[in-house]
Amino acid sequence: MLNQPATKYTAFPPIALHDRQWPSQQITKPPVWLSTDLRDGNQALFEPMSVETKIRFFTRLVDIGFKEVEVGFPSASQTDFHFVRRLIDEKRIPDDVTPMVITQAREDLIARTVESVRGAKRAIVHLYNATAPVWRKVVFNMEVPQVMQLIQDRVAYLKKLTDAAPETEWVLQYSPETFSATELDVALQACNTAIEAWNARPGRPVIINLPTTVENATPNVFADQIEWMHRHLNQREHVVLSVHPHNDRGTGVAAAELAQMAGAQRVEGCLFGNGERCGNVDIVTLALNLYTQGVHPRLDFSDINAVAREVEEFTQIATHPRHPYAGDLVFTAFSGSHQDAIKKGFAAQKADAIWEVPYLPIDPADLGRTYDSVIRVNSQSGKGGVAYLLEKDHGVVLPRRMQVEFSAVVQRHAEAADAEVSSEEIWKLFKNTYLRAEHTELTYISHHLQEGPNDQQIIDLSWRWQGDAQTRKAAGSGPVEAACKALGVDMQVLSFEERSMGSGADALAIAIVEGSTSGVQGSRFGVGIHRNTTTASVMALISLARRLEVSLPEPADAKTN
Ligand SMILES: CC(=O)SCCNC(=O)CCNC(=O)[C@H](O)C(C)(C)COP(=O)(O)OP(=O)(O)OC[C@H]1O[C@@H](n2cnc3c(N)ncnc32)[C@H](O)[C@@H]1OP(=O)(O)O
Ligand SMILES: CC(C)C(=O)C(=O)O
Ligand SMILES: [Mg+2]
Repeated sequence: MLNQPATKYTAFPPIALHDRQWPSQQITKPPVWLSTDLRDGNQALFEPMSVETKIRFFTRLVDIGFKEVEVGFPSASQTDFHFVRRLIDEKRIPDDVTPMVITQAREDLIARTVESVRGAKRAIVHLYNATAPVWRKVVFNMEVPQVMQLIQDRVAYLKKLTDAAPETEWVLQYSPETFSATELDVALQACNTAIEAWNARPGRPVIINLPTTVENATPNVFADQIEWMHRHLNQREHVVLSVHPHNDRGTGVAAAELAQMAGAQRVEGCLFGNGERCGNVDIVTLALNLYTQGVHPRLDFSDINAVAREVEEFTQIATHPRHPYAGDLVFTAFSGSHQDAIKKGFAAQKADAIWEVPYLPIDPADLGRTYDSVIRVNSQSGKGGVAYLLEKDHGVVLPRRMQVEFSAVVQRHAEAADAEVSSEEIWKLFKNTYLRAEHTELTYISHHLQEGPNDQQIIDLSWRWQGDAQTRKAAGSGPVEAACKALGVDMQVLSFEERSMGSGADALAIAIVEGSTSGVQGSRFGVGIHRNTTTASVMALISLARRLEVSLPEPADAKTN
């Protein structure tokens, strides 16, 4: 039954490295980053990038802070060759940035590749050949000794060409392509052959780049492979140990991180994980993960949205809305308990303290993202999100029990609409629930207050009830009690609070009153908003009477117009 998915693949064998050290290591500094957006990323696009696009992308990569950029496969395409030449001839490469060009291990291609970077201050030539058994057998039809001979000959050829152009500082990068599927002793032999043929020594460093060309095991296996190579490579002190993870199993980031713990000093990848098949490792995620461990990545993603939009334009590939750090939805919370915790976290977070906001591993502001999109509301949301948006967008701070009451209103609306509810819609619902004035049975018209005997306040209150305007006078210890008596309703005021909405001359007062009436379980809330604080509180009382659906007595002593 070898055609069954559960039986047609073989498990990747574990690496015999019983004294492995990497599990207890920590990443304490950023690796050397190499962007291969313009090579591995580019070769994986429907439409490879034009020279102009590559120039814009290169400029962006330099701005982000990359010091090494794989600029192309110049022997494979005229576009790449011209692009590399333009970078050099037009002096677009800053002194502290090194271009890298890749080539197969073939003489004609190596010669053309060296030609492409002639005149550069410093250049890395990246030579590769696949070393895994299937490739040796199927692609090259070579035994191991022949593979070693190929490496020896082609590195020596590259050395000869580059020795003849001493105006450039040349660096060899050798990759045993398909490293992670190669027997470790064969991979080691291949790398040591390249190291020796290049004559690595002080001032003549070599980069040994170990790829998961196809990710085929759990990332701990890759870490074991890297630690093993790190321990066994010749001339280790003159070797920069690099990794180039792909993401076939979705663990490219984990593989790169564990590999650094195992001794890798350099990481190759693409922005937002573009690249062959499931992509190269995502350098944005790797870099920003470092921040959350207290390490500066030495790459600038402080305006992540701008970078994402530009890369989308260059690659014509959209960023997934849940892509770590950059996706549209990663700084949003829909579910109620998350919203509640985030709201409390923001309130408790001090500006210069260690970041401790629940559910948010990083401060959105560090990526140039704002809190605006942090909280969104749908039918899974609770009171926290609704309260947060009302406070943030309208300066309305709801008392806790009112948050429960109003979030039920929002939830009913979200369920009926079967959609997210915007902050604007929440505000409309709030006004409709508590402030609707135009089409209701009971509305405030005006009032007049005056001092009465014994510190009493006497109110002349006018309202409209079932279409008729009515006025009644009553006295109370304050305007709320006086207004309550004037209305003549069966209603107990349980709590009252007033705050200002906004500041300065335009500030409004918002009064929130909680009350109950016989026949209605629990309490309800009423709201009044007005420039005048007393008017706001009287309006809140009328709003409460409306919300409790109290019936007003026939006005025996009211003047009816
Ligand atoms: C994992 C990676 O991402 S590796 C980078 C892969 N990127 C690319 O291949 C993109 C650009 N490539 C190309 O345009 C072409 O493949 C070229 C120009 C490099 C070569 O083109 P061609 O000469 O037509 O060869 P072709 O594309 O068919 O490649 C297969 C040949 O290359 C050989 N080959 C493959 N890799 C290597 C290597 N690293 N070193 C030497 N030879 C190699 C194969 O054995 C095969 O040779 P054969 O025709 O004698 O059997
Ligand atoms: C050429 C190499 C490094 C490569 O891109 C890979 O193996 O994925
Ligand atoms: Mg690759």
